[in-house]
Amino acid sequence: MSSSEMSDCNNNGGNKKLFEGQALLYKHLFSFFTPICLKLAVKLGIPTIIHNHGKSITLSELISALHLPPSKACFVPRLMRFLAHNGLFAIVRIHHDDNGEQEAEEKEGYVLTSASELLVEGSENCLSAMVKFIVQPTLVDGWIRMDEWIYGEEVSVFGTACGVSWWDLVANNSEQMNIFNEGMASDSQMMSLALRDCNSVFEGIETIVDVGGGNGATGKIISEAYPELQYIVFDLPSVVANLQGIRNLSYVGGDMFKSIPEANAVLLKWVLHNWNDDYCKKILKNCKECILRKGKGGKIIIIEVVINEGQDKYDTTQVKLEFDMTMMAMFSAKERTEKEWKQLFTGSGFNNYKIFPLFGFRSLIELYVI
Ligand SMILES: C[S@@+](CC[C@H](N)C(=O)[O-])C[C@H]1O[C@@H](n2cnc3c(N)ncnc32)[C@H](O)[C@@H]1O
Ligand SMILES: C/C=C/c1ccc(O)c(OC)c1
Repeated sequence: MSSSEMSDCNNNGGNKKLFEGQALLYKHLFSFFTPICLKLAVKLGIPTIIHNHGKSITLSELISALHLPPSKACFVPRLMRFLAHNGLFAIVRIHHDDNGEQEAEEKEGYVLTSASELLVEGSENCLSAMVKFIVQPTLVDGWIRMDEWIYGEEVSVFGTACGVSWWDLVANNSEQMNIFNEGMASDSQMMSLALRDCNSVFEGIETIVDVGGGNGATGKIISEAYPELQYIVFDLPSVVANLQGIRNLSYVGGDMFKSIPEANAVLLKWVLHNWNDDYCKKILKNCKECILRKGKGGKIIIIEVVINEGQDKYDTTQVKLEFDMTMMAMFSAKERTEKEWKQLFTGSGFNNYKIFPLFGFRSLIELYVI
């Protein structure tokens, strides 16, 4: 039947809206397939294979590099089509002349995009550990319980799912601890290579304490770039227990809510967004005290999201709000707008701060202690 014969079915423009709504709804309902297929691609090593191939890779070249059973190899084109549709790989047309007398053949090849460039194993900016951390059953099992968490008193969805806070869960499960610390370290590695170039941030600082510095990914890079700097990585005893300092880098275990080793400067990267304002005030008070004990003033260097819906692009706001949902469900904590940061700082006894939008969706905030 031709479409013109269906005019009786086509006359109600209202259906257009109805079905657009349906498509939007289904798009969101299945949006979890993006991270799941992305993790599959990482597990298969596809970004690394494409990178090592050196030029665009055809599907048949990719399939032969993957060594999958034939009954599954046939699905690789559809996985790649889906990921390319989402900007995680790109398709280029390649011109093949190598079949001699026969007609030159046009083929498609896959290349990395700026997102999948970050998933090449062994490169200095590699976030594949973050993919393995975020897209894993323990976390997904937590997120999906937000509907139980919202009615209960638990701070974290992990309280609902596993009966503990996220930090307890990590402290008591060495496998989770490793997945988490490696994920965080991969982000820190990338951020620190950028931070290293900000000489003015470290100017005049003799001692810095990286509070919640994890396994020291930032510490290793910054302490090597600034050999005159004494760099202390401060984290929970369970995190730093087996870590050995070298040269100007040392590890100290403790609790930032109790006391922080004295220094001229404090680095707080991705720490304050894990805590609500009351906890943040305690952390900032202890940071201030740690700087004042050293004697001559200094600053707190904060690397965090600043939500700015009015000015940011859609995708930037999207990632900031996704982190906000994560912090809400994991810690009853939040990402903050500039107004909320300002309120937190003034409420903690600081009057002077400066925000530098240096690192994509995260900013560097300097909070001055005089
Ligand atoms: C989200 S991670 C950020 C790690 C690192 N700064 C980074 O950006 O990759 C937060 C860190 O805070 C640490 N932490 C949590 N509670 C703490 C406490 N009471 N005292 C010191 N560190 C703590 C965690 O162990 C974890 O390494
Ligand atoms: C999925 C979770 C990602 C994540 C990102 C930044 C953080 O500070 C964090 O704290 C536990 C978790």
